[in-house]
Amino acid sequence: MYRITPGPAYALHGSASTQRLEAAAAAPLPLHTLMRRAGLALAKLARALAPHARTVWIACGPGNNGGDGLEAAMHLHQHGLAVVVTWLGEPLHCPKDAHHSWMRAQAAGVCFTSQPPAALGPQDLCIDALLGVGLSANAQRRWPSNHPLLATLAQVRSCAAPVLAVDVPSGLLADSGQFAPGLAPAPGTVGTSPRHTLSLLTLKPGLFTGAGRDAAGTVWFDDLDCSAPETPDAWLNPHPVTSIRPHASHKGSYGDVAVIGGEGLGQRGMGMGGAALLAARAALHSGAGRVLLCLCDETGPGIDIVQPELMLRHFAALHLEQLTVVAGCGGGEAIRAMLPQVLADAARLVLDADALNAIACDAQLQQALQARQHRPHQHTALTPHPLEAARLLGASVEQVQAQRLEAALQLAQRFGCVVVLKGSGSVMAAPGQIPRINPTGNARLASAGTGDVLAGMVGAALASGIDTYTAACNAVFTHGEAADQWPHDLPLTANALACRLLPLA
Ligand SMILES: NC(=O)C1=CN([C@@H]2O[C@H](COP(=O)(O)OP(=O)(O)OC[C@H]3O[C@@H](n4cnc5c(N)ncnc54)[C@H](O)[C@@H]3O)[C@@H](O)[C@H]2O)[C@@H](O)CC1
Ligand SMILES: Nc1ncnc2c1ncn2[C@@H]1O[C@H](COP(=O)(O)OP(=O)(O)O)[C@@H](O)[C@H]1O
Ligand SMILES: [K+]
Repeated sequence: MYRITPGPAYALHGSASTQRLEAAAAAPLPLHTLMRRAGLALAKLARALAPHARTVWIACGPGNNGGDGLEAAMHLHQHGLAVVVTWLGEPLHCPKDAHHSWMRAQAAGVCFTSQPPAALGPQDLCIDALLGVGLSANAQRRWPSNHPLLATLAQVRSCAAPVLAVDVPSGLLADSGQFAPGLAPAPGTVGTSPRHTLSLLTLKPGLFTGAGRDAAGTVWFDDLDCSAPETPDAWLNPHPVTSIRPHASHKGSYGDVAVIGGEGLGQRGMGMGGAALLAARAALHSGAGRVLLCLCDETGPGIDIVQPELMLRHFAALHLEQLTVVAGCGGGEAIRAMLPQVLADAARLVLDADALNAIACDAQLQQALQARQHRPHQHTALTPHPLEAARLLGASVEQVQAQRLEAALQLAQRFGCVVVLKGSGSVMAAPGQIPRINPTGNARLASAGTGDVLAGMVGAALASGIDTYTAACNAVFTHGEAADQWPHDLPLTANALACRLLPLA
C-alpha cells in the first residue's frame, strides 16, 4: 500500500475494467480472498491515519464496498478499538462476499447501530464504505429521497472526524469524477475534516479529475496482491523527463515561438493585449529560443518594456511555416481574420481561447483545422477550458464535465490533434493515444490569465522539438507543479507564474 503523489505514470482503470480485473483475479483464489485482503489493508491504513482514535464509525452500504467495511470492522475490533458499524445491507439480498464478511463481523462481536456514534472528534475516524465501483454500473437507478443510504451519506460527509473512503468516495462515479445524479453533496454540507481514499485493486480515473480531487483527498492504493495486465483507460500524467541542454547549442536549437493575440482597446472597447503578453512571457521563461509577439492591434506598443526580450512583429512579417504559433490568447474577434492563414501555414500550432471560439462557429475554419493532420510537417494542440470544449463539440459544459475523458478524446479525434481539456485534473488526449489525467495544479490557478500562461508553455515545449502530445503533457504537469510549489504567502498571479517558471526544455 502506498500514497499516490504526482510523479510516476500510474495506470488508471474505470469501473468496467476494474470489474473484469476483479473477476480474473478472484477466479484462481479461495472464496472471499480479495475482500479479506481489502479489509486488512483498510484496517491497517485506518490505524495509521488515526492512531489515537477512541471510536471508529464504519458506514457500510448494501454491496461489496460495504463488505470491505465489515471486514475492516472485524480487524479493528480485534485490535481493541471501539468500532461502531452502520450496515445498510440486507442479509437475504446482499452479495455473497459481503454476507460472509457480515457474518464474520457479527461473530467477532462488532457493535451494529443505525446511527453514527455521538461526538466523533478530530482524533476519531469515519470509514465510508457505502458505495464503490458498483455505482457506475447502476447509475441510472435512483434511491428515493427518504432512503436511509442518503441520510447516512450526508452524515459521513459532514462528519467531524477524518473520513477514509473505501475504493472511491461514496456517490462519486469512478470513471468520470462526477457525482451520480442525486448523490452530489448539497452546498455547504461537506465537513472540513481531512479526507482520504484507499483505492483497491486499481486506481480509478474519477479520483483525479472533476469533483474527484476534492472528494477523494489524499489517495492511497493497495493492489490486493493482484497485477493489472489490462490496458489502462488512462494514465496519471507523469513528471516530464528532464532534459539537459548540450553546451554546443544556441537559441536556434530551442525554436521560435510566435504569439498571436491581444485585441486592441480601440477595436471594441476591450483591450486584451495582456493575454498575449502573458503567453509570450511564459514561452520565454519556459525556454523558447526566441519569442515573437504579434498583437492584433495596429496601435499597440512596439516593445514590452518589462520583457524586452520579446520581439514585436506585424502579422505579415511572420514566417508561419517556420514557427511554433500560439494563437488566440486575448484575440477577441480580431484573431478570426488571421486564422485561415495560420491554420494553413503554421508549422506547429497551439490554439487557445478566442481562436477556439472562432473555430467553433465556423465550418470552414474547422475544415482547415482538420486538414492539418494530413500534412506531416504540421502539428496542432488545442487547449480549451470546459466552456470552449463545449462550444467546439456543440454540447453543454455539464455534458463535457460529466465525461471529461471522453470529451477530450472526442475533440482529439474530430480535429485530428492533441487536446488539453483544462480544469481540476486536466485531461490530455490525442488520436490513438491513451489519455492522461494531470495530477498537479490547484485552485490557486483559478485566476485570469493562467490559461494564457499554459498556452505559452505548450508553445515553448513544442518549439523545442519534442512530439506534440509529450509537449502538451509536460507543459500541463509543469504549470500545475509551479502552482503546487508556489509559496503560500505569495499571491499567485498569472504574470508571476509566467515569469517564475523553470525552463521546460
Ligand atoms: N467482491 C470482492 O471480493 C471485492 C470487492 N471489492 C469492493 O466491492 C466494491 C464493488 O462492490 P459492488 O459491485 O457490490 O458495488 P458497491 O458496493 O459499490 O455498490 C453499490 C450497491 O448499491 C447498489 N446500487 C448501485 N448504484 C445504485 C443506484 N444508482 N441506485 C440504487 N442502487 C444502486 C448496487 O446494487 C450495490 O448493491 C468495490 O468498490 C470494492 O470496494 C474490492 O474490495 C475488491 C474485492
Ligand atoms: N481549481 C483548479 N485546479 C487546478 N487547475 C486549475 C483550477 N482552476 C483553473 N486551473 C487551471 O488554470 C488554467 C486556467 O485556464 P483558463 O480557464 O483558460 O483561464 P484564462 O483564460 O483566464 O487564462 C488552466 O490550466 C486550468 O487547468
Ligand atoms: K466508498
